[in-house]
Amino acid sequence: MIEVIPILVAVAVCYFFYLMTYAQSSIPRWRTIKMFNKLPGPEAPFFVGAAFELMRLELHDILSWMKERFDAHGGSYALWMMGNPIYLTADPEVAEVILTSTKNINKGTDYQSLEHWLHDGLLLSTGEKWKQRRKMLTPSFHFKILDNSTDCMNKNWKKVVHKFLESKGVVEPLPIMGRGALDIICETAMGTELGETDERSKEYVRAVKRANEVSVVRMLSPFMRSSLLFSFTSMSRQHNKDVQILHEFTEKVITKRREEFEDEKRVEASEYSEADEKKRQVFLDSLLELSEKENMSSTDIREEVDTFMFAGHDTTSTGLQYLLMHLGENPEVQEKAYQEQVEIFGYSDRDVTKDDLSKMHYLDQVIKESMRLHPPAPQIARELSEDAPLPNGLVIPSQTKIVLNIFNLHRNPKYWSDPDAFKPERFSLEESKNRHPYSYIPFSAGPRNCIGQKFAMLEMKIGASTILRSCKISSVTKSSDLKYKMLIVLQPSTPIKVEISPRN
Ligand code: HEM
Repeated sequence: MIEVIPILVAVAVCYFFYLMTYAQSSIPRWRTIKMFNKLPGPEAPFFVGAAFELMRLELHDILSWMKERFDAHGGSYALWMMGNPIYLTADPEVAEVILTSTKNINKGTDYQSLEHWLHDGLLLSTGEKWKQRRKMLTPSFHFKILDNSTDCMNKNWKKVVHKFLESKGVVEPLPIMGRGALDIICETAMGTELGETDERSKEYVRAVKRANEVSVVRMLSPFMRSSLLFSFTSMSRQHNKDVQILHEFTEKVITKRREEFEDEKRVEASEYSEADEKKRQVFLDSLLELSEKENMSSTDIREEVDTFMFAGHDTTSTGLQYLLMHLGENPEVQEKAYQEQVEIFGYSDRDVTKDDLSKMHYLDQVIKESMRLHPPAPQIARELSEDAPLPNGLVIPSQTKIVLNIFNLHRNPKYWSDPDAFKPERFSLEESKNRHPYSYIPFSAGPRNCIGQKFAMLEMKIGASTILRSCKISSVTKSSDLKYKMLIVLQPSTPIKVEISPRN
């Protein structure tokens, strides 16, 4: 009897710990456990699974840890992690089943650590709330914003080029482009221009970076997942300060725009000039309008502003930093992309128009190939609310958490020959024709795909065209030396550097 006591105590401690850590996820039913245990995966102890193994890894070792297991198990595998059944996949066939489902749209507990900051905004919300918000926000975001954003994007990418050239030589492009992308989202979506030396913007960008890191540390560590245990750490205290910085920043943006919005409403319709009308068409105005019609509270508005500000600036600047690295490493690709620009613009530094964009076929391929190798959002997650039958006959039971690793899916050797090589021609019409539609999903796919996809491609193309026409890029960082921090947004462990010289 005495020998059994420590075991019972250990089980009780584990269970208590489990409840504290995963309070928001459902405890797997017996049916789930039985079905899940039939799925192929690496040997690991039941319940605890790979939790302790993962905890010992550095952030930059996680992608290769996953890859080894994808390679060994044909692209997907099942794994327990502290009582959570997790199915990890880099297989387009599985991605198609998961992403096309209109039922399996829940993000699950992996995103829990972003809640303090983004609350129930579009990225994190689920069920009816998400459906209603997505329906409400799609038209206001897509059509109005795209029409009015090219001028602002041109202006801000020219500023970025100016800063690159001023730096004379080797630059770390991310902070400069991150600021450019923040200016673009603030101006186009929120109607707010940030001052050039605005200290709050710098603080905001730094706080976004730290919040991103905290969320992944918490995602991976069973101890840090528990809000209670996390609250005792110094990281939690810094995180609270960061969230305050992030919220104060967006609240200022909202207050400023709300005042202008109220002023504009007071002006008689007949007094509007065309310029006023154009100025009015920003995403935040639509939110403020909707807040009156749909009874949205100020927290409802702020959670969407926080979501769009985060999702809308970090991803595009991160995508562009990898693009510059690839252009620097592949001078023949850079020259071909530059010559396409010369054909469209001559040697002019005029603004990019929508008509110009439709002629940038090669640049489009280069951007796509860069996002294949370096998808800014490297991984997404779901928690199944219904079983997912796979084409190979296996069934992933409801309650399973899906980790869809876009980074490894984009390099899956079954779908991409020479997967680690940078070859933009893969995206020519001819070569793309017979490719599996879910083998390339940087913006995810299906009902919960990226709402800002068109905006992001527009911004990246204008940015790349502006930079290419004025700057020659050589690589300092070698892509083969890169290690990555597996964050919500894919960041290298050490900053990417390129050398910039003027074209003329
Ligand atoms: C290169 C740039 C971008 C990439 C690679 C990207 C990627 C993604 C991905 C993969 C998702 C799905 C996330 C998931 O299922 O968990 C997503 C969702 C989302 N993205 Fe983007 N994104 C980019 C730019 C943008 C921009 C510019 C905006 C807004 C201005 C934006 C707003 C959003 C929002 C609000 C969602 C949540 C959609 C929903 O759940 O209904 N993204 N993005």
